[in-house]
Amino acid sequence: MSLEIEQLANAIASNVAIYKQHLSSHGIPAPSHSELPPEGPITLPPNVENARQAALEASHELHDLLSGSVGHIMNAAQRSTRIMVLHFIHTYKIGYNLKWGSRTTFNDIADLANLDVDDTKRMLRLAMTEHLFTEPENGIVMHTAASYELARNHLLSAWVGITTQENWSPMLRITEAMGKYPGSEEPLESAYVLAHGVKEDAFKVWEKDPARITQFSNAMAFLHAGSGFQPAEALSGFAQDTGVFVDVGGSKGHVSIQLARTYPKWKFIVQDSKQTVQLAREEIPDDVREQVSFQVHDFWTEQPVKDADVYFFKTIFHDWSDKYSIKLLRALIPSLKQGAKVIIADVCIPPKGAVSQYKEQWMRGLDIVMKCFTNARERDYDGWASLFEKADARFRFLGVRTPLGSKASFIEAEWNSHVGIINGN
Ligand SMILES: C[S@@+](CC[C@H](N)C(=O)[O-])C[C@H]1O[C@@H](n2cnc3c(N)ncnc32)[C@H](O)[C@@H]1O
Repeated sequence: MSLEIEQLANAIASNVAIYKQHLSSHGIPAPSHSELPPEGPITLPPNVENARQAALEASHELHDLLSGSVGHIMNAAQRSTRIMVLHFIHTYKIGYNLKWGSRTTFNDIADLANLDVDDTKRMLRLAMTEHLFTEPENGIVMHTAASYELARNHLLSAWVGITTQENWSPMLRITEAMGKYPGSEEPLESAYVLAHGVKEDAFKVWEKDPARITQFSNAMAFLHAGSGFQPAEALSGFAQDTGVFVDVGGSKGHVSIQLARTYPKWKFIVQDSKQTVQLAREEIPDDVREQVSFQVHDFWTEQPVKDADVYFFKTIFHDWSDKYSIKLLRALIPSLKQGAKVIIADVCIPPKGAVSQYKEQWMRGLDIVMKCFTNARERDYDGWASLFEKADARFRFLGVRTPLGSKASFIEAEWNSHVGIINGN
């Protein structure tokens, strides 16, 4: 066992050295809680990114081993305090107006948020143990890199809002929901519905609440930006330089907008609900106005764009169980021309043991978050193949490709309207 922890420690040291060497040789400051964080993500060459990931994985494993079995369980149970402080900071927008390097006090923070000063101090001193805010002198509060990032980055803040306000309380009800509705595929039997006491799925609830739909679409834009997902890859297999691309449930069009810049002769139609389309039309950048249009469409109903080359769904199917995902695919059928492609961008869970537990934890977490949300799921290769097979024999499953560095895979199928004729049925 001690050899094991020594090996982990050595792996951390050697991989951190590779990472640090890259930063120093490119004049990039080493990560720090007390330095102003860079505006955008730092792009690392693959070998350096692999070293960073290896160090993270080894330090995660080392931490768990050093904690011991009892300590490990106690740490896990204690982890909910992290989400609690984020909920508090996000709800009261603590520090959102505090500039980098400026000082404030617990009193001022409490006054601004109409909170009790002792409650505020206790919660923020807990947050400080997570490197959110610092107290350089007794009673004085300043930003750390992380608390400042949350304050300045409204897309990150929206994602924290979704996590803490929408997804957290269902996590407390999922055990109950699984007991009450075993194996359910129904959104209205989800932990989300139990926790929020609603009578419709979350999308319908948010659609009637502008603040929540704005928060959700911003959170989607945040996840998109940080996922390593390269929209250009969606069309990389196409020889043709022109075509029609329908981005179903495409939110404010962040994928289509980027694609339009790479493929200037393609047309992009982004479909979503009324509120989201309204927001999208207000924000569309001038340079792609001619190429990217928005359309209100309920994806449970027949697809209105006929004969497109691609029907694209990014993180749509993981919102729905198989029963509803099959319905989504079937709604396309009346509009599909021979050879039309269905391209899904979503997680494809690798076989057990194919990736580190650290990476697997992220995907498994997402899988259960989706279960909490609408009784939906993340899928593995076979799960994706069988979805197309069950929807209609004329969908020819083409497989899954995962671009380097991307959390999402491309899951593709082609429409072959001749299948029934060839088989004589
Ligand atoms: C998880 S988000 C994915 C957004 C975007 N494709 C992305 O990856 O960032 C799901 C999207 O589906 C949209 N949506 C939900 N129900 C819908 C419906 N019945 N018809 C059309 N869009 C819907 C939501 O508004 C939201 O934009």
